[in-house]
Amino acid sequence: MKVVVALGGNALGKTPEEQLKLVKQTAKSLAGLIKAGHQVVISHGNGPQVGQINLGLSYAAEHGEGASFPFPECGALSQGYIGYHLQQSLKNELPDKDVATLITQILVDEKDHAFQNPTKPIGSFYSKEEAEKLAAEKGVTFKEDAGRGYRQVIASPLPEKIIELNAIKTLIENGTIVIAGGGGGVPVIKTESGLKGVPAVIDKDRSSALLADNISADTLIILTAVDYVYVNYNKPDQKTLKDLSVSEAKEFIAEKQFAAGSMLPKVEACLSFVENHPERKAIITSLAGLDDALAGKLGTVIHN
Ligand SMILES: Nc1ncnc2c1ncn2[C@@H]1O[C@H](COP(=O)(O)OP(=O)(O)O)[C@@H](O)[C@H]1O
Ligand SMILES: NC(=O)OP(=O)(O)O
Repeated sequence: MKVVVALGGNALGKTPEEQLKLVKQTAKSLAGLIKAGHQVVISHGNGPQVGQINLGLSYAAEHGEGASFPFPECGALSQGYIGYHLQQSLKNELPDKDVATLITQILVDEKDHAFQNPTKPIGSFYSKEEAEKLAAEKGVTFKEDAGRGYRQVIASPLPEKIIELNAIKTLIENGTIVIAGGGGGVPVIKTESGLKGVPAVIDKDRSSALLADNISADTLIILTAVDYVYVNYNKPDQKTLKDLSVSEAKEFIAEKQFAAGSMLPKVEACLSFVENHPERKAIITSLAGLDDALAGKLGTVIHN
């Protein structure tokens, strides 16, 4: 089996210590997959992390410590930070294997309407009052995020092409465990003078689905902070979705059952991967639930 496993940014905790602990746990499950002979490519989100990096470096710049960093550079920094934890944890589990994190750029369309409609939550969660204060101070937009509080939102254009795809394929073919597409990839556009980073954060679930399709994977696994996808989420009549066909998922999307900016892009990414591909499947579950999901005991399975 060739699998792309995407670790969610919010699911990676709030501090380097917490993130490393969570990554170590997940690395054990990923190592089990690899030891069983499956080819595994890993990607990850960066919402909280890229926001923290950008805010921290902006604060430093405001206090005379260097210059503030644009979002493409913050995205690249997050790929190194999270990639380092994944690379080290997997190497500790699989000392005889080569593990490599690839700084990944992903082409987007500069005319994407996403640049006029910021939807991607980044950074920490704030109260409504805190968000309104920060929005006024910094001139940025905040939106409510899946009932968890308010977060800054940034443009999230659709991923069109993975610039380093051939390098990823070469590493896979050589038996290297690849960490790629981190944070959805650094968003770049084509200009007359070449590639250029743009201030955006691509949704890693959509990038992971593109990567899975590009490398002809048969399974896409999206790991987040919930064991299943639900309808009537967080309501008294919440219902667990264990098995979802494309048509059923589209009906629930039409009913707005999945929060925009959080679960909706996950379900849409899975649909883009499995639709018209009966040989493929996608699973959405929690980081801690990976082993049980692989055993068919947990997680929402999405199929054509
Ligand atoms: N219908 C739903 N079913 C399950 N979770 C949902 C649903 N709608 C919103 N969510 C929220 O979406 C979150 C996953 O989105 P997000 O935090 O952006 O993912 P990531 O782990 O990739 O950062 C879940 O942890 C949950 O809080
Ligand atoms: N870039 C991205 O999708 O990050 P999250 O998984 O944290 O949303």
